[in-house]
Amino acid sequence: MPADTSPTPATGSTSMSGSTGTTGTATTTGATRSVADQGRADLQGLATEPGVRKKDPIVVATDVRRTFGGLTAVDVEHVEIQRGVITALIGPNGAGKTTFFNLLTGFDQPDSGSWTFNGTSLKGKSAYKVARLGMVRTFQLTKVLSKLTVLENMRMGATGQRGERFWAGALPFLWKSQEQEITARARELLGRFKLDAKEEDFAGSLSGGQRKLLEMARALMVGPELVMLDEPMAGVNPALKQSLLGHVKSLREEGMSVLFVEHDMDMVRDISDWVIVMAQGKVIAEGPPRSIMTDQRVIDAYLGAHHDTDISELEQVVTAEHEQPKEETA
Ligand SMILES: Nc1ncnc2c1ncn2[C@@H]1O[C@H](COP(=O)(O)OP(=O)(O)OP(=O)(O)O)[C@@H](O)[C@H]1O
Repeated sequence: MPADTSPTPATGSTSMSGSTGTTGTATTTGATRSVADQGRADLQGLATEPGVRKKDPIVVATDVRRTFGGLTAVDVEHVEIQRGVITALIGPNGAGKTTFFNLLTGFDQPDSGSWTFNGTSLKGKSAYKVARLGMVRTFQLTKVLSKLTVLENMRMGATGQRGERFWAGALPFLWKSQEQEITARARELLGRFKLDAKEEDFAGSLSGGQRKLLEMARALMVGPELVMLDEPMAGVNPALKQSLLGHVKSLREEGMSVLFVEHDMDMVRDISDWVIVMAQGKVIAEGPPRSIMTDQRVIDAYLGAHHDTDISELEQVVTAEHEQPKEETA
């Protein structure tokens, strides 16, 4: 990844004392270690228990509950997301993963509970404010605006625009320079995601996979510290999957933290440093991908009553449950 195409650097890390900020590096005693390497090191030797405390969490949630009528969709006692790494959030259908995403990012409010981002409480904060703080998300079904061009969609991703403010509106030179900055940044990101040739196309004309790329690119417009991806692989053809995987990994290498919901176990195994498993609204297990795949609690959650089923069948069950019917070409 050329340095000049990097997104606005992640900042504000409590572990990045002496950080350059621009290269995702953290200076430790005498040596420079990438934020990703530090994050991975922080995960070493952790107990694989639900709610295990992380050395440097970017998100901490406690007693977060959300009910819909009589149904408890989310009932998370405690969970921490480690900074600098890629964390997968998995679980059977209806486990509460998307609802939990919505709660963390201000798209929904819980009945009770507290949660912080970089130590700041997000309680009552709108999705817009959460994004401005550096925590952005994408959606299971992309929310690109079909009737706007690709470039316009990107520009919509920028927040805190001076032109939005009353006082700045009266001073065109201020917002014009910012407009130019935003457009330049949008083009830089479109180039990185290989969508630059399509900047004038309507977003509605893009394939499912390209929309996923556009949504990820748009999320980077705010220079986030934590990127949350809801089923990034859903509806993406195999060729584009590789490209998406590469992009997600590069976010980590640039110092960002990533949390993603996914049913594609290949992706979970390939790129995640840590896996959190939800079932019936609760976190039931956590751990590195290899060990989580053979964790009896996880197998039980996926297989329900069929406790006698062979462990090796877990992936088949997960895959069969979430076969993607809507594959399309890029
Ligand atoms: N707005 C809502 N109104 C009523 N029930 C809801 C609402 N949103 C979610 N639920 C219910 O909450 C539970 C958790 O749903 P959620 O979509 O969070 O699960 P999930 O783990 O993301 O599932 P999937 O993997 O299928 O996307 C489900 O039983 C769902 O039907």
